[in-house]
Amino acid sequence: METKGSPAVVVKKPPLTPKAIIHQKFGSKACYTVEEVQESAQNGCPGLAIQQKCPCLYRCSLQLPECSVVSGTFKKKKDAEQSAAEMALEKLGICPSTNDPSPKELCDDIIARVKYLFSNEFLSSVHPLSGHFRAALKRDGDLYGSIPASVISVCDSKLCNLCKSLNPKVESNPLLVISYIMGAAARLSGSLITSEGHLSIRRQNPFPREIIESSVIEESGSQESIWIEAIHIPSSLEEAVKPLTLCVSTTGYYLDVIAQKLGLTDANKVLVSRSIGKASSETRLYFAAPESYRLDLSPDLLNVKEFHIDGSLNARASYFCGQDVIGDAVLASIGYTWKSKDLSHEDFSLQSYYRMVIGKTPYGLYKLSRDALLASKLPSAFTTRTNWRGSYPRDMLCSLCRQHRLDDPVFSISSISIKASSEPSRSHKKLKVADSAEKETIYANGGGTATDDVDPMGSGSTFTCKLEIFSKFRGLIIECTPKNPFKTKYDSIQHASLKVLSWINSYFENPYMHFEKLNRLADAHDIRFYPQKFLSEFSLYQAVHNAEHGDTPGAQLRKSDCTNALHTMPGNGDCTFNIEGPVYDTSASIGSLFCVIYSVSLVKESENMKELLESSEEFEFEMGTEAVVPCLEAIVTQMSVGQSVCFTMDVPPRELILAAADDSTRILPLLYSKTCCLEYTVTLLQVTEPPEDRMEQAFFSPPLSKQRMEYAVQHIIECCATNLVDFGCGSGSLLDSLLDYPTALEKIVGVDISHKSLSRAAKMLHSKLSTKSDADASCAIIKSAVLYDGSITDFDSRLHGFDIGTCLEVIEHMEEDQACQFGDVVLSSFRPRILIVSTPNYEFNVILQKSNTAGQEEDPDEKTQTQCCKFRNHDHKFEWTREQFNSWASGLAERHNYSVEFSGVGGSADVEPGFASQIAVFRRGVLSEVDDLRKDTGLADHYKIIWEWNGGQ
Ligand SMILES: C[S@@+](CC[C@H](N)C(=O)[O-])C[C@H]1O[C@@H](n2cnc3c(N)ncnc32)[C@H](O)[C@@H]1O
Ligand SMILES: [Mg+2]
Repeated sequence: METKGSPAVVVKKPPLTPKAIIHQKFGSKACYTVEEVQESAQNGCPGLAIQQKCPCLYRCSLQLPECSVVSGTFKKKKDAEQSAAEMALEKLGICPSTNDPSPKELCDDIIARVKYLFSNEFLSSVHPLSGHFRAALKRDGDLYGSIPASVISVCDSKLCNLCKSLNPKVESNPLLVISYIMGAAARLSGSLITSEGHLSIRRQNPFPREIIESSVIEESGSQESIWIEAIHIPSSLEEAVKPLTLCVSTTGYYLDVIAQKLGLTDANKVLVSRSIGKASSETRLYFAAPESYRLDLSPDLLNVKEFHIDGSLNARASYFCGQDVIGDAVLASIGYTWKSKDLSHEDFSLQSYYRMVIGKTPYGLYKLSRDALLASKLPSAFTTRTNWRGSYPRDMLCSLCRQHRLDDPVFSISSISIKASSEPSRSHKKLKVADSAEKETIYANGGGTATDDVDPMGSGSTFTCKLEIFSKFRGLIIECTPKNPFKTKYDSIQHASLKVLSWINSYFENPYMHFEKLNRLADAHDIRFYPQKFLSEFSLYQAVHNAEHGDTPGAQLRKSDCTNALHTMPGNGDCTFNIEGPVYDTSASIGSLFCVIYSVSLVKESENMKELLESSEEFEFEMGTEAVVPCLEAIVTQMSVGQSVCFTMDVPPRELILAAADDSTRILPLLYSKTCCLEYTVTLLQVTEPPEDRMEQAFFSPPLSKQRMEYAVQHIIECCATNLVDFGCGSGSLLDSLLDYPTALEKIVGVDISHKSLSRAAKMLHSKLSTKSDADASCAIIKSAVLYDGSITDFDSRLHGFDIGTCLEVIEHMEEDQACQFGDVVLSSFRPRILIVSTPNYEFNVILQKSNTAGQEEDPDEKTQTQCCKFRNHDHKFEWTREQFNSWASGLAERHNYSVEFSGVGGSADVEPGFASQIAVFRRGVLSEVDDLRKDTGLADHYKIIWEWNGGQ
């Protein structure tokens, strides 16, 4: 059944890339050289006088025996390489689509490959398979020199790919390759022997002695056996997964040892799965080929039939490798590699097994990336790149798809130009979608990275991201189309990824959830899915889940469980912490980063047993995103830095504990007892307040910055200003917003010392002014816009006598004496008719940082609470109280013949502690002679024009 009648999308197998075709044709004879190229930046902002750092570009030259080509320049190395390969194909007249070999040619290639693998030449090569050939020479009797076909099928990717081209079903049934190999060997009956009833092949004539001697590796001297930890996964879900030890002697073949653990006499009846985990991993599942396993040993490869192995499916093992595993299985990390002739091996512990189990779920991926039982299963919100801890949602989603053998997710980004409606009132401004949205598709690793955003400057565009997940065979299975727009591509991708992860997570947490509920949740996450396809991709998890949870029903975290169990830490004099009932008001610290030391133990109080599971010296999380176990957010907001607390919680799903525990043998008996719980000991180390803008956004609606801008607009309209200078304009957010209001402004100017901010301002203004239509009567008709690089403590006569000057949230970024200097220069020399200056009201910090002040060390001296507050931003050199600001502004006004009025935004003048942003509005007194003298003398032009716009000319 498909949801909402949407047609299934059939995914066509992607054609070979140009590089892959070149590789097929020329192999190692194709030589790619990639060089970095610096090109002059195309910043889309004509006239910008600031040197732009441009991203590094790459050019690739490709050398082939018959020709050589050089690509154009690309942002990514791989694109340059593909382009060079494409140019070479064109030059050589090779048309990719007609390049497919015929089935007959493929059969011949398969036979030739098998022949080569059994050649003298191959024996001495370093190849994951040649080690098996050398080891097989240590086998006794009939087994001497005999190679299990399943080993060939998994160790030689070239052969695998040939079989895949001949029959795409190999992808879903990798063991089918064995039939092709056995068939090819049968065709080579003059030189190879295939043994009846066994899935093995050996040479008719043994390898010549000198070849054997030259191929063997120098034994390291020690004849000791290797002991390797592995895992036994019984087919029956009733039986527990257990560790086992493989003892491989230096004179034996490791696969024979595994065979014995599976109750077989030798490795020729063992089937081997594809590798699990990382591409380079040698972790595989080994299981017995069922007795019923009958191969069609037809030497006619074109007629090899698909076979099915009957027997009881090992759900857990099949879930890991994504192919049918029958009967008991051994999971081990052992094999030969491309790197050396030695056998490579690694212990595979029960902990590794459980890390693999949870690593296939969104909550597990997140937990593993944070390596902490304290981390939540998956945060509910992605706020900012700087505050997110652990793997990013997009990376987790890509990893999840790979784990489940799905295609990488496809992200389609739409950029939308947005402008606010033009009344300067405080009413809600509706987002208006201007003309058609631009679209772009990004494949999993192909963009939207932190540095790849198209519009980090805020040129007025926002982005939405559609996310699609395709299965390798079944087409589209999940589609997520969040409506809310984001400022950057990156954010839109991370948000969409987190939505999909959260939804899949709800399935993983409750795979028996009623379909209706899963569907409702999908709706809530802006997701459409294809239930049958989805379930066929993920349903094996039900069995694994069942096996792990069967005897701990409801072993999930419940909010109510933890607050009741909260108690003070015994024997810790410092800790007088207590909570009466659940308190979940964390809003005061939303966006803050909390850093804690913690340890988690598994305890059984009745028997005084306690096993430490994990501990960490430093663990950081963002408040308000549910990034940690539910009650911790509530608890830490009520703690002071340096305080400790101890609380207990129900045991989470067993696999999480086993994935965390180094030594499962000690904790297993505890874990199976119903009365144990998790005990957390947490010490609060540090609290870092959220950045100023986020704090303002969280507290004020509309955000304070917007309120400041609207305050300025009101004055601009009231005084009918035709020109404006914004002192310390930053990235031009005020200048940008002004353009959307019906003011009389004709000329706007910005001054700043930050080149980075000025570049952003230039790009944003350029894009906005060049697309603005004069016919739009609701907006200002700007004739001139200029950006200057200069310090506002210096005078520039070109900016003398403007109608209005603004200086919003700038002075506190200068040293106090400079702020005073600015005050004098602006009122004595620039002399705007009106000057608006805003700066934070320090007294208001106590409200913004309400919870965080508790996080600071209490000073028993008679310091007031206000004095304990930190500045709102680490870049602030000072923050003034109302009294300090009034005194500065009144003195200034008096000295320079201005009047001054005080006001503000955020909060109220009449309610303590006043406005959040305090504002002084200076008005010039009667013009004096000095004013005329200052006018455009050109003698004091300290500023450099960075960018200029004159009515589009
Ligand atoms: C917090 S930002 C405010 C930007 C802008 N006014 C706004 O409200 O969005 C402070 C700005 O002041 C600028 N600034 C600091 N000292 C300055 C100086 N002496 N001259 C010019 N700009 C300065 C900084 O470069 C920065 O862009
Ligand atoms: Mg500031």
